[in-house]
Amino acid sequence: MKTYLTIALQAVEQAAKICQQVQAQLVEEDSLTKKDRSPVTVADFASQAIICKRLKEAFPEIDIVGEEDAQSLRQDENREVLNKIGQFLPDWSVDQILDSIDLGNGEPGALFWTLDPIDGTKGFLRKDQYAIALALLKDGQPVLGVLGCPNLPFNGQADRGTLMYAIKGEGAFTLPLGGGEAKQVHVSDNDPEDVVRFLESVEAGHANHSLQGRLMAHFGDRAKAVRFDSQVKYAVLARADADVYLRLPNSEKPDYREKIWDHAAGALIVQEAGGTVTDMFGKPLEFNHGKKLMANRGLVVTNGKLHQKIIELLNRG
Ligand SMILES: Nc1ncnc2c1ncn2[C@@H]1O[C@H](COP(=O)(O)OS(=O)(=O)O)[C@@H](OP(=O)(O)O)[C@H]1O
Ligand SMILES: [Mg+2]
Repeated sequence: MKTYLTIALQAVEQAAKICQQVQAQLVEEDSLTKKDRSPVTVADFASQAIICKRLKEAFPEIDIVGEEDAQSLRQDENREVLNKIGQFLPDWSVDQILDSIDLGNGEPGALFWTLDPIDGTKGFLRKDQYAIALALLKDGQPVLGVLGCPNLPFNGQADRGTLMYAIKGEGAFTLPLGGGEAKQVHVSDNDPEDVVRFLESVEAGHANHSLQGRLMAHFGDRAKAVRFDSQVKYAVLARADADVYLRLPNSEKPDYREKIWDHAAGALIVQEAGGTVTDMFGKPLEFNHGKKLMANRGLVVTNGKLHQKIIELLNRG
């Protein structure tokens, strides 16, 4: 598993660097007001290309299930986007870029990678939180997870991003993006009688803020809520900076099912840090139903001590 980890960390680090460069150069005020999504598109594709190329060089036999594919980029009208990607991957040919992105067109099987090249696209555009999320799944369970969080300060140092990783059965660890010593992380020790720090999505459409607010109200003044984009929420909880992450289904999108790449890495990291991850009914996540968590609805992620209480509050009828 150590070889998988080394390559996965290198790949995510490399992708994070490119994402930072794209964010610094392309996400300008005018593109934001024009609602131009091209910066995030450029970074998304470049990130997937880099990670897929690295993984396939090292592990040619393992499929990669990535969020993106190059189909739209192959059309002439998107030539400009492709050229922009090329600016950030200067030694790559156009075909190399397209083919590397499409290495992520694999299918879930007994052993496969799943990749979200930029999770939290809205956060990326706001120059706020986003994550590069990579997980290895074996027999329907994440066994290795890496989260690159370029805008999440490491140890309070605003100029350093955060990397987190976990191997099943071996704990969860953090180190600064760009290198440094890895330190084990543990979830908080807070119980239902303490202050409870809740995490939820920034985007109202990705969760049910009103239901989550009602649940938090049960804890009165002891409830503190923070909104973060992306799987950064899992990283924050794993390092004990929060106690509960709620992701209840949005009532306007009752048929939405969570994507595996949005949760595999983060869920393993929280579990290995001592926390608990289930759906809103207390059922463990099942990663063996293709690209979506078809057997689960909503998510409840806690430090463990708060889990039963939250599930009870949600399901008391
Ligand atoms: N309806 C609905 N319900 C739940 N989740 C959804 C929904 N729609 C989208 N998505 C996925 O949410 C991913 C973004 O993560 P977050 O919601 O945690 O962050 S944020 O609210 O966007 O800030 C986002 O991932 P990215 O597309 O990689 O950013 C989506 O896969
Ligand atoms: Mg995502």
